Amino acid sequence: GNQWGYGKEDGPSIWHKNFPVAEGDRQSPIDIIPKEAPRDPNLGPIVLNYDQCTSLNITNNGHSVVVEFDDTDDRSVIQGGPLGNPYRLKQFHFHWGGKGCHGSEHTVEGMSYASELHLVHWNAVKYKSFGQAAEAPDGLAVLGIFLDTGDDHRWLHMITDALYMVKFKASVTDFKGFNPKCLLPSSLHYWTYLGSLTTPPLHESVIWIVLKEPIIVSEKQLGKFRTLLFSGEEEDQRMRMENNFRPPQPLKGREVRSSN
Ligand SMILES: COc1cccc(N2C=Cc3cc(S(N)(=O)=O)sc3S2(=O)=O)c1
Ligand SMILES: [Zn+2]
Repeated sequence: GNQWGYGKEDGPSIWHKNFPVAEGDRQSPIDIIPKEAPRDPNLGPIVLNYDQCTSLNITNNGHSVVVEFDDTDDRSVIQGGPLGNPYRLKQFHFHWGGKGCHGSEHTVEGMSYASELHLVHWNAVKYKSFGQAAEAPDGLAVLGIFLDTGDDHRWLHMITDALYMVKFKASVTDFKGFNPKCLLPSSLHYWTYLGSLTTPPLHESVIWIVLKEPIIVSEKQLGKFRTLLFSGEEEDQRMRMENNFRPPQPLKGREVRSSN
């Protein structure tokens, strides 16, 4: 497919050449301005049922590190909040910066966090496949969680300890029994708005739910993400995987709402 990346030659500022929707009306990420995101009393709490979740593997797809789930039934779903149906967990992945520079995708009043975790879910009630849902305006629900730096996160080591196995693009290894509930902050208060995938194909198919409270991870844990490579084992150019984030996109009149 179309080669894209985060460098000068293939990065976010030129994605529109192969993916014209990059200049669309509901692109993500965005800069969230809390005082311009009114509380909506109709927005109930989001409910996460991850207890029966079945992680399958962890892979380096050349853009991020991804943990994939068995989505053949409704074992792990997100529902409530702005969602009209339960959405099935498909995968989660991260975006991060370089040493000492921040790498979240959404920003809050211009402030970016060190990293951002995305839990990707799809509307299996309305659509027959993930691929079909990924192209529908209400097909996906992505839960965004900010990562800030501080003490070690007590469970993140389960992921960072596996990263050496997926150093190169297209590497994959078993990763069973991981429950992403351990990566949630204490509060599920959120902002929500209609947006898109933040990487090509940039489909405008995402109901975004961004948690207000970050989780805390250590610089050391984040540093392990930077030992991953964008490049494959056979490529001679070794390119460290870092700064794999898209900058905020124009709001174009969209409303951002806040949970109670
Ligand atoms: C046919 O559509 C497909 C098929 C297979 C995978 C994808 N995806 C590509 C990018 C992408 C970016 C996401 S982010 N950073 O906004 O959370 S989530 C996501 S994806 O849906 O996994 C789309
Ligand atoms: Zn993402």
